[in-house]
Amino acid sequence: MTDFADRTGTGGPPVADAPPVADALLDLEGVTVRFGARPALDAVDLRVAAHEIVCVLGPSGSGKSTLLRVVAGLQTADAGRVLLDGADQVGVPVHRRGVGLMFQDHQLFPQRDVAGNVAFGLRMRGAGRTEQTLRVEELLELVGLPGAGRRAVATLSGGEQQRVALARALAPRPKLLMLDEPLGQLDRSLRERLVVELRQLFAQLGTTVLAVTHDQGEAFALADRVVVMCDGRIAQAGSPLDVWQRPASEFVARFLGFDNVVAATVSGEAADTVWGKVPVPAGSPQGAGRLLVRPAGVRLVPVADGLPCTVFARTFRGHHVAVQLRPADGGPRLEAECPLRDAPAEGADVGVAFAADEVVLLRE
Ligand SMILES: Nc1ncnc2c1ncn2[C@@H]1O[C@H](COP(=O)(O)OP(=O)(O)OP(=O)(O)O)[C@@H](O)[C@H]1O
Repeated sequence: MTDFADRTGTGGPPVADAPPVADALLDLEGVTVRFGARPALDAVDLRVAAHEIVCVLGPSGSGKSTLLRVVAGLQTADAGRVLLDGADQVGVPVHRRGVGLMFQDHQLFPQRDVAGNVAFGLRMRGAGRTEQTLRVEELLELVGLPGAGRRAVATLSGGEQQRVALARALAPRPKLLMLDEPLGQLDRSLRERLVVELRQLFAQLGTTVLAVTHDQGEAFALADRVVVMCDGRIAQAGSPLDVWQRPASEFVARFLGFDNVVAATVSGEAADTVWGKVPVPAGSPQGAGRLLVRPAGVRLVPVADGLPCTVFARTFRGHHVAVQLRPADGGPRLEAECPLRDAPAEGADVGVAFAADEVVLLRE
């Protein structure tokens, strides 16, 4: 019997690997970083095009920060190469790489005012006073803090400090801006607002961005391309839509919060599973493997017409209800996405039918 793993790219639903990036501004070739025996980065290849916004996602310890650090020159690679604008960065110190860095705790200088903070990189580069003053004004305008130059950092709100940190990172016109959990400490509504502003700002400036976040919502809202990391390797890279619609592996699916995953044997346009027959998209790879049904594809029907299940929990998610289902005959639990007014009560017995267009065959 053939595994899905052997058949990806042979006519089944496309697996969302990123297309090759032309004109890379940043190019990582087989970059490995080891701390002791275990690699924090394991032969990572990644290209970022000029003006592209790439967000790196992944669980804690998957290597996201190490990736940024190795590009910035704060960490030496044990193997592989980092190229910026085609130039190998081996031996190039941090301040000569032309990259801007903004970290989670923004690390503003508390003894300097806002202007003093924003001008920091310019001073280091030896810019004259007039240039500094003009650039600081321009940047504060850009990040929505016009005229705030003389304010003390301690008097700023978290969101305002974030904007100052951003202005400081952008001031020397870095060819690559790197953000590590840029909005990490802010509350959700402010983050949602700022992420939209950031995307607009980067588009306006044509900034190339490599950002790290553990927040999927943030990554999907900000990025042109997302990169999901697992144990120092890239598990999947692609457009937010591609990754969301077609997680390539069980790891990525579960990381994105999709838990309707089951062992399956595909034959024609249906798969045998412990949930019974599940329809699969035309052209799916045949044989044994793992299968995901996204919650939108778990349809509730009369008990007699589908897989008998009991509702054991419901979670309100704004525009829909996530209904947790326990199949009567065993097998993994299922989550269904239901419109608010159609959601069955806890304890209700329902039937489940599956929609082929929400079924994804996973690489193992
Ligand atoms: N200086 C170091 N010395 C030893 N091990 C390290 C060092 N820095 C990172 N590591 C290890 O390398 C691995 C990757 O760490 P890294 O900080 O890159 O992960 P991360 O994905 O950014 O995690 P988080 O989301 O928690 O910040 C982890 O196992 C971590 O413990």
